[in-house]
Amino acid sequence: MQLPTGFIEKYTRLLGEQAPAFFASFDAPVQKGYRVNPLKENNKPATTPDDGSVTYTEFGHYGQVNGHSIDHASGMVYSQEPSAMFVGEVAHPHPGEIVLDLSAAPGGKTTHLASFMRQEGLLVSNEIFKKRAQVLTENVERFGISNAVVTNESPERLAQQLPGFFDRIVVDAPCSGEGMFRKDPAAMQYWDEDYPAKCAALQRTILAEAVKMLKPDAELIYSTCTFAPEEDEQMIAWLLATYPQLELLPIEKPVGMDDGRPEWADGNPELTKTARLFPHHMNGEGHFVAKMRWHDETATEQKLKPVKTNLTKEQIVLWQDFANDNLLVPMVGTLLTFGDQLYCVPSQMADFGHLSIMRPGLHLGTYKKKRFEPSLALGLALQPSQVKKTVVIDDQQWANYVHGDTVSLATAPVDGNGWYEVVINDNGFGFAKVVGATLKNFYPKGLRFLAATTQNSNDE
Ligand SMILES: C[S@@+](CC[C@H](N)C(=O)[O-])C[C@H]1O[C@@H](n2cnc3c(N)ncnc32)[C@H](O)[C@@H]1O
Repeated sequence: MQLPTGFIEKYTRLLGEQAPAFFASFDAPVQKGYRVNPLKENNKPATTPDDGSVTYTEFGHYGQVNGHSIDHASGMVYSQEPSAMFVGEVAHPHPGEIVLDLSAAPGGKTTHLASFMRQEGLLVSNEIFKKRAQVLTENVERFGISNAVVTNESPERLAQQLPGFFDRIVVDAPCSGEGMFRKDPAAMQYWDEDYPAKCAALQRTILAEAVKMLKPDAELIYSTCTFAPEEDEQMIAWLLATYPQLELLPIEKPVGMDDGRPEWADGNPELTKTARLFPHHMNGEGHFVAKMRWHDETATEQKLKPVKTNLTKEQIVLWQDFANDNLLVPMVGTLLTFGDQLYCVPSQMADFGHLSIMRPGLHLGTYKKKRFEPSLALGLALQPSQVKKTVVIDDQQWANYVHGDTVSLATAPVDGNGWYEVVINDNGFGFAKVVGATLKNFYPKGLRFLAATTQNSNDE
């Protein structure tokens, strides 16, 4: 790979005798990986190859995900390059916490954080760019996360609305992306000698907002996918100098992972507590991670207004009828409609105020005149053991279903006509209506695709 000359000069100077191995790693094959989804009743992939476990997170595997496979479409796996998995592992939230993923799209860290939270507590996943926030929402839905709110905000506006609100904040910062050069050589076109300093200036503005949202004793996790000291050790040195309330916490590092380099910043030996993942030392593209605690004795925990339900009596009855007929578990949270869409907002969420919300919580469904129609998201979040009626489909029927076709069942289900959770490989795949021995298609039009096994596929 033809690396920029300035990049070669810089890392020759910084890495010394390690530099040739570092540069050689850019010509090695890209290391693909994925995490399995512990929120799903079955998290044993059917077709995704397992080329070994990523030892530093219980969910991580090497191997390539097929975007049109059942494993992927049912949210059982999430494609993520292995070194990025260390960020979620360091963050490691506990069930019940209030967590913010401040720059979350497309959702790698968010889905990992949700894996640890086990649907308990609140995860606010924010993305500043709308199109990316839409992709984030789709990934949150496919992963079956019920306790996430997706916002489309600037860090500044979020900090105005939710000061002192979070137990844990992850800032996976926009960066110069030097760790992406191997995976995406086009990323090199943005790079010049000044680019890391420009990115660092943006990162400082984001972090200055992030700290406003920390509760006393909360943790801040900062990460980048770049090797640039300006955005890594120097950013942590700046944080520690600017905010004496921040304590840098040690990160336990598996074999092959490097300590941060104090000599690349202000020489503070504390910086060895941060972690560097280099592609010539580990299987992965490269990352930097730091973890800090916010000690602010003067701060008092903010009490923010809760979200209030706004359903009409008729809407409550329609939802309850559906829930009584179909669900074996209660939906915990505040029921809220946006237009004719019904959501279950996680209980700990504060009033949305003027925030731009992409997903107020778990999408339960749509009110259509005097009917309620359950959503794909609900059927992806609920496990087959949590619903009363399921219809199990095979691989070919699934291929027809995601293509948008009506599916013929071998026999009519004994529970008769009505809503059923569609089940493939022991996981929920939305809800659909059964009429006789026919499964009507409720897979959203915008998501439909041609799977490899579709009968009318031209591929032989
Ligand atoms: C490294 S990516 C995040 C990757 C994501 N955490 C994941 O694991 O899938 C950085 C994100 O920061 C967003 N971003 C760009 N400018 C920003 C800003 N000024 N404030 C907050 N986020 C920003 C980008 O759109 C991008 O989605």
